[in-house]
Amino acid sequence: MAENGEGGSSNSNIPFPAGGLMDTILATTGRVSPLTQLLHFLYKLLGTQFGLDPSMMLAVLGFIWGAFKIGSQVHDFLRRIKNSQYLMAQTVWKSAWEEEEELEGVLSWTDGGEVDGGNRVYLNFASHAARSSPRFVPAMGSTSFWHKGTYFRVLRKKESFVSTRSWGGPMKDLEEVKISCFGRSIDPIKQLLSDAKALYYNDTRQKTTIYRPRVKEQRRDHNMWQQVARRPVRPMSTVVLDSSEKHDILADINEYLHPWTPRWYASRGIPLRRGYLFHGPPGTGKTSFSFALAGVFGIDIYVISLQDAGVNEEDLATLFTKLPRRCIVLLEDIDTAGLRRDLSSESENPTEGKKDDDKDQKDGKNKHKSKADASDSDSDSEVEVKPKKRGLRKKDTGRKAPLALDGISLSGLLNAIDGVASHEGRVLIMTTNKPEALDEALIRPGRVDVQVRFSNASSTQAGELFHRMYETSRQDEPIKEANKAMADRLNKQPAAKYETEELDGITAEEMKTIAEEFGRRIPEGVLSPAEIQGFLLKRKKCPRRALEEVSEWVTATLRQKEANLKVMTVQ
Ligand SMILES: Nc1ncnc2c1ncn2[C@@H]1O[C@H](COP(=O)(O)OP(=O)(O)OP(=O)(O)O)[C@@H](O)[C@H]1O
Repeated sequence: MAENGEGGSSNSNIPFPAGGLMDTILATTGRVSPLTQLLHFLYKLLGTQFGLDPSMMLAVLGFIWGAFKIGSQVHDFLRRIKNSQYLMAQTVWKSAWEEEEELEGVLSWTDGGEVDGGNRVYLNFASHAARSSPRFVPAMGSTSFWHKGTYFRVLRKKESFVSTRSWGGPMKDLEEVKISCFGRSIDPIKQLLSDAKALYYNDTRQKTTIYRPRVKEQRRDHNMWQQVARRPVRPMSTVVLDSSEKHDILADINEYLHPWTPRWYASRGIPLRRGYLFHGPPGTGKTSFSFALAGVFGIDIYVISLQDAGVNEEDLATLFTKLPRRCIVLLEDIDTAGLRRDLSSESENPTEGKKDDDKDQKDGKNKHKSKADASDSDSDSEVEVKPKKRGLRKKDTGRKAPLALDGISLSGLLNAIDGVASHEGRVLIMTTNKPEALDEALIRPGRVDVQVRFSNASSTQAGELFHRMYETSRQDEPIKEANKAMADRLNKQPAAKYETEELDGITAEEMKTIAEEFGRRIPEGVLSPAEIQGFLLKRKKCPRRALEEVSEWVTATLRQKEANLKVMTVQ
């Protein structure tokens, strides 16, 4: 009787026993779902009316679908390989420190139109760029490459958009890079990124990266700073400074940068900041020491000059918020002469700044400002600006549109340094040639914790500078050798003036003695290390000649200083 039931009668009409299981499934599920009932009906129709095996058909359809999928993937793969041939070739402008490795093959020489009767040769860089090997970078669009056995696809996209903050403002570019690879795991991509990072840091480990504020038109919220250079680390030993002072500063910064320090500060409610003031005459090593510190601690350096026309108060505050966790911020030439006085928003005449001074006097931060400004007595005006660098701009008050000076006020600077916006953990170094012109508010403890005085060279320091100059030159003999070899090949003389004078004719002991004697001939604390370095650089391969000529140079330089002359008679 069962055969006469619903399921049984249907089964007897299907000529393909292979469909039994399918039939049972469809019949069972069909009771609950109308869709499956429809499928069941079609299934039976195909079998009974057209004599086709539905299971076979499913298998064939599945096969066609699979073949199509594989075909499209192979096509995609081949297209990527084809695309990966599209590269962008760039002539790379390398920094002075980067090009050294490949110089050998690309140097060319000239006799300078036979300046010396064609006897000497000079470097010529006219075809330097053309000869140096280009760098290939992925073109915009999609490119592919293999890395450690995995095939990666990179999609580079650049979009230009108008800045929403300033309607009608300049177009900005946003670049997007998408990296993909075959498979479900993202591990190969992680590995690729970590390899790229390792390579990058391997390259930068011995270098100090210098950032400056990006030019206004190219700034974006997340991109206020621009990398301007990556220099080889300046060894601390090359900065001549009292060694105990050097070590005190190093120890102080070391403690401040220690991972435990934030907790110590936090538990005492002290903001995690450390400020240094480097003051002293020009050319005494304030900047050099800051760079050497960045090298010692392996951190980047962010340089801001208050004289920079492209940085206003608002920018300054934002720049401070965009600093990394650990870095050195170098605020150059911080003397108050570079700061403007605040103007009343109602003032239409910049010379009416007096009103604001009164207001500023009430502000604790600014109470010493007028004193500091007064120290710069050159200007009668109440308003301090660097006219060439900073101009007048209209304030967006809408109503009267009064004029305000586009500069940085002392309070603006203080807000940036210790406002909420200020990034905690950075080392702030301010430098100045005129510490006496500084506002007390700017250098009070908490903003400036350590003051370091840089002085003109002592005799001992002059001796050290001398020794360092020539000892290092001796280690640089390969450069001289390469120069000589090239000139020999061309059967000419190298152009360097005193190339023939041999440094290796002087023993280490003798060099020390000459250096000490040189130091004795330099008067105490009168000449800056930069001046002495300049003198030595002109005799950089002839220590004996430097010793012979130093007394005459010192006399001439002192005379020139006394007469306040800018032109040197003896160099
Ligand atoms: N103490 C020093 N030790 C070694 N080199 C020095 C020292 N002081 C100056 N120099 C050399 O003199 C040049 C100028 O130095 P630097 O820029 O550091 O001086 P500065 O004090 O920052 O000057 P400024 O106040 O004009 O900015 C550099 O090339 C540097 O190598």
